[in-house]
Amino acid sequence: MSEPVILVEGLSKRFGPVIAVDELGFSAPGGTVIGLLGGNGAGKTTSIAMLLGLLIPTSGSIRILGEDMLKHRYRVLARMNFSSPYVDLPRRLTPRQNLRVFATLYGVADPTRRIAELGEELALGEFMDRPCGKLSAGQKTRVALAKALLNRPELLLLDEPTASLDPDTADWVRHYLETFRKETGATILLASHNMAEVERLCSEVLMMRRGRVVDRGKPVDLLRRYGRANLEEVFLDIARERGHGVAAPAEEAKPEAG
Ligand SMILES: Nc1ncnc2c1ncn2[C@@H]1O[C@H](COP(=O)(O)OP(=O)(O)OP(=O)(O)O)[C@@H](O)[C@H]1O
Repeated sequence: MSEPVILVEGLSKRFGPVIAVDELGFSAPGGTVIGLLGGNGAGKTTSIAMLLGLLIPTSGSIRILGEDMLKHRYRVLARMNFSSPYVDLPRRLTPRQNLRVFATLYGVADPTRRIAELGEELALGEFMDRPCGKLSAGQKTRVALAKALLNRPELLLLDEPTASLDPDTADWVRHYLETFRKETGATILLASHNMAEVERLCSEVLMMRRGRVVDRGKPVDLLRRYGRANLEEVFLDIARERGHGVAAPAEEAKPEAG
């Protein structure tokens, strides 16, 4: 069997006394969508930053697309990409100019055509030539997504991809991501606070609390195990430490239907 696209083992990050990520381990086979869920400060963004090589782990290993990220990240960076609402694109440049700069950095063939393609697919037309600093939060999110797709990445790391989007646009972006994954076979790691989004897109979910993975599984299995109707309720059970980890309190109280 081929190596998973992401293979993380014993990954930890300390900031002084704070253990932001504590012994994280998971693998993502090609073409899957892995969801990273957790409350504020659970360690999601820190995990993504380590996967991108932006933060050096305190300990642990990360293999991406078969390469050791701590030793050879430049071999794979061109095959991956990310978007995050916490990373602003240069404010004075327009989306078109920003996308051109990143297309050059990623060595995209025929950048004019690729930018026009993404501009159309993500409906950026109206603000393509307005400085990024003047865009609304939702418009910036769409430009960030276009940047993330420029190089047709095999691995896409998305930190809150639908933050600040209105429900209609968010739904449209989810559909777009689903189509992108199906068409390209890309692997996606998604950190989100939106449970419906995670339930819809993810093949596996890692529930994080205070840097640790406290439960994991397919959305449908988590729902069954916690005896809940949706992931939001599972998340609240975990966040409030009701039956976290391997225990399945709701299942004991409420026998499985059918
Ligand atoms: N540079 C830093 N220095 C000190 N502590 C940090 C630093 N970066 C993150 N932390 C701490 O590490 C923990 C994990 O933060 P992180 O941003 O990864 O959480 P998160 O799950 O992405 O949260 P949110 O959902 O609020 O974005 C938090 O307690 C945070 O305060």
